[in-house]
Amino acid sequence: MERLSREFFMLPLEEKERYPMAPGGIQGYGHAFVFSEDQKLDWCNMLALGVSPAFIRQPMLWPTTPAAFTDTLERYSAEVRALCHRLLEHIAETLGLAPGTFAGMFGDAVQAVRMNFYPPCPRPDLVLGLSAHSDGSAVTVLQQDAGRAGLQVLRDGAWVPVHPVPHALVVNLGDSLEVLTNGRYKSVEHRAVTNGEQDRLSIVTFYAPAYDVELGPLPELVADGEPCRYRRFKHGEYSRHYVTSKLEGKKTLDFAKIN
Ligand SMILES: O=C(O)CCC(=O)C(=O)O
Ligand SMILES: [Fe+2]
Repeated sequence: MERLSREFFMLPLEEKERYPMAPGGIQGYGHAFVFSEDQKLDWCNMLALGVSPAFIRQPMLWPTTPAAFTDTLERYSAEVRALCHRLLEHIAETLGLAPGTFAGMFGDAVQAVRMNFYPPCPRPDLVLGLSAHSDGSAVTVLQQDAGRAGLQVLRDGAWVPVHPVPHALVVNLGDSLEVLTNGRYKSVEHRAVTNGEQDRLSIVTFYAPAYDVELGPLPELVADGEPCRYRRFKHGEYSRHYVTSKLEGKKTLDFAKIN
């Protein structure tokens, strides 16, 4: 998948623009989270694709070159989906819940993939690869080039690099899981920095409940006397809010917070 994604990004621009991300759109090749003419853009080209359920797919945006791209993405996504299931089972267990709790409530879960390609940047001090944000997903599975650092997570107020480990995946928790667990698990704030010499590729799968699933803290996870920290809303509402907001740390989660 990594090789084919790189091959895609190496295609001439005209070729990649056959799969354009529409202004305000979230799928296709281009720049997501662009809301104004004078906004400073992140130093990143993206190919974002809805994978499942079938109705979120936009087959016209799935590249036909390289030829093996679609089949490989299909197989890759099936494996990552199985991994997300397993992760959520284990996460449920850590919370004292039955392993199938999340699978049961997520319905026909939403799975989307984003390939981020960061070209070498002449002034890494001036621009970010991807601005600080948390993912809206429940869990995110991220694959990055061996030897090419760029991802950083915010821990205790400081940015900590996540060094790529060969053949290892990074798992990030997203906002949906923070809401469902009433904040016992926190979504991680992260960003990508640019690099003066090397380009970098990341392949990121977002796994989240179906859009019509109502999110809110699971009653089992709100202890007696503990405040309910997030309100109830449909995941689709949050998703719309998320994709129409600037990437600005964990600000999008204010949508859900009860103050
Ligand atoms: O490139 C990275 O490591 C970060 C990507 C990311 O956070 C995202 O696509 O949501
Ligand atoms: Fe992210």
